[in-house]
Amino acid sequence: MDLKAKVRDRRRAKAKAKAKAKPKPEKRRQEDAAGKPKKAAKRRREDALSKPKKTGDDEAEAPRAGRVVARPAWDAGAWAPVAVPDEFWTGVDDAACLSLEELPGSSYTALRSGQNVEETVVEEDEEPTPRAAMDVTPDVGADQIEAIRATWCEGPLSLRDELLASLSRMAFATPTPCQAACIPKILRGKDVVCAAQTGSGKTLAFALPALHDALANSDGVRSLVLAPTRELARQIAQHCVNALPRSVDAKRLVCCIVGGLAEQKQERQLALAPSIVVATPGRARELIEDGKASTVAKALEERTLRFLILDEADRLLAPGAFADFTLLTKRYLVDHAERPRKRWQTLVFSATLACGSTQPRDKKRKRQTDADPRALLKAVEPLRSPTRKLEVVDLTSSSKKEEEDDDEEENVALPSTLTLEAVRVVDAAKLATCYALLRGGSSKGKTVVFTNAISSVKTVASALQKLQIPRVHPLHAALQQRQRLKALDAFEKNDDAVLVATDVAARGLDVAGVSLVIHYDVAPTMKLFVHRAGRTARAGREGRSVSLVGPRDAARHESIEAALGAPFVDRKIDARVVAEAADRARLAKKLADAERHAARDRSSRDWARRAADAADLVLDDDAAVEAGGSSQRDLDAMIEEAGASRPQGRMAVVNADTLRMLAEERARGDNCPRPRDKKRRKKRK
Ligand SMILES: Nc1ncnc2c1ncn2[C@@H]1O[C@H](COP(=O)(O)OP(=O)(O)OP(=O)(O)O)[C@@H](O)[C@H]1O
Repeated sequence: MDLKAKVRDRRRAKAKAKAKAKPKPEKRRQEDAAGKPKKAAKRRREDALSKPKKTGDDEAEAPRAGRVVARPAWDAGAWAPVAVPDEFWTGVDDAACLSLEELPGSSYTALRSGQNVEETVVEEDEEPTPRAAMDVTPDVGADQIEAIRATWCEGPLSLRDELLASLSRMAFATPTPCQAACIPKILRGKDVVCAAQTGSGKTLAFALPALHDALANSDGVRSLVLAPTRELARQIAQHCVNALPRSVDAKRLVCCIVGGLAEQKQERQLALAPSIVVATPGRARELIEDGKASTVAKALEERTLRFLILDEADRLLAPGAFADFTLLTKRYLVDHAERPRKRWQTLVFSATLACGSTQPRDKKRKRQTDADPRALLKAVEPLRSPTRKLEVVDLTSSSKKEEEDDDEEENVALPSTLTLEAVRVVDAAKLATCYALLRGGSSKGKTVVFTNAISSVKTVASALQKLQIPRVHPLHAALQQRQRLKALDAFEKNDDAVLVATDVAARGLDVAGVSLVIHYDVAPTMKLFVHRAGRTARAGREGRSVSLVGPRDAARHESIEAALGAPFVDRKIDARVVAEAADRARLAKKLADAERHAARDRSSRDWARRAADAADLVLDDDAAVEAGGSSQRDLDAMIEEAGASRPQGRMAVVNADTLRMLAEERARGDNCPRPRDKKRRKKRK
């Protein structure tokens, strides 16, 4: 029997055991009371296997093996399986009990209330084995290790040989200034707040000490790294893995937990207490609070964590930006009476972090604003141990100027190899100018085009594709995680690829070979401009940033220019090239807009159908047209009717709004009276 078959058998046995042991979900218990649980389960299973159902995924019109549609949020616990291969049902006596994660290599669509349809990829995975203490032989010769030690290490404070060997293998002969400044301080046990320009190697500045610690200790989670985006978290984990010796099983040491990917694999990895956990705040909080990341919770609660690391810290710490981060902080990262004092080192990194004093610069200004950089330093304080010394490493170019210039809001850093250019355009000519820049061929390599809105990403990417620019990939937060990863992969693999993105790609993304950044829309803030532009000119390489400044962007552009104190070179694009492209660009944009609107209408209709299907209702298209503007009273009546008649069978509803309301109503729970009911009850009293 091959390994796959063995794994499948084991999973089936597990599923069987789980199905027997699992407490019955709410719905099943109700059916039990009615005395016909088996019948209901059988019917569900038969329905699932015989009826073709839509999955919510455009490419999957017909039911496919391994695809499962979830019940809407109000039908808690009842996952409705669709066309799952027969073999998975063997020995499982109730379809509703089969956990989705029992289907490796498949994907499912979770239908949430509202229009949020999120796809989660369940990855194929081997059974992990527990982590043992590391005994690793460096993979390069002793003389190479000594050469690296001489440039990377200060006196007796040395990174482990295995890591020095990896640095030699990666040809990182000398540390970057940021690494040279931070690593010895971290090895000495200091807290570090570091501001250094984009592409200056901040990731390894914190990752190497964390790996140094991980290779020496095998007792639980030692480092928790938090990053604001999923892509960045994955990249940090990848940088850690790259810096490990090849002989080490990196999966046992480094674990990445981010949303949009299957929880089960992440849970299994976390159960092994990997040394370094890289996470986005949302998934970290979710798993910790659900008790699925007990190893992380333990390290936080018992204060055995060695490093708490915040990358792109100004984003994480910005007030109100990450509710999950704030909740994590309140619950686990600050001291409470019943919890011992924290012992970890707090490491805080960003390219746009101000490191001045925490006193208000302007005495007249009483309240510190969100933009005030010293508020961020203050925000770090509760995360630190009061007894540990804080070292501030500020390598930003404007830090020296700061004392002279009181109006300067933040410290920023631009690589010296970055050329800043601006092209003045009218809004109608932006696409043609962008096209001319991409076609101009003056810069070989990859290009990132930044816009300020998801809708613009969709339009610009689609229009550029229609204009025959090869390998254009859109990236924004409304894409499913699988599509986001696919877009990034394709962008990384092709030397001349174009990524059209929102700010989801602005921070931290390190893709080799990006030679041009086009600001299709001027960034809303100077900080964001710095992060966007920083996707090029990384690690000492040359790069260009070109801002397309329309009349509406002019004021913002000028304030960015003033804040940076770095004059942009005014660039002229050959008017003939733009004029030639203008007509085609206009047409391409019109087409792209029309397609986008059509897709939106289609998806709204599809959503209504899926929701109706999942709720066991029939969507009446004709009625939907007629009842476009149903009154609140009509809708309420329909919801009441739907609630009452749902168990008996199917009914007609009029439009997507009704369904949406119905979804909200159900999500609030059957026992929760609606405001109207409350009023009535009050009147009766
Ligand atoms: N010592 C080194 N020598 C040469 N290259 C290095 C060195 N350290 C890191 N790099 C490379 O530099 C690139 C940028 O590093 P990294 O992504 O850590 O930058 P960063 O400062 O975090 O940037 P950002 O602020 O945009 O997040 C990476 O490709 C990394 O492999």
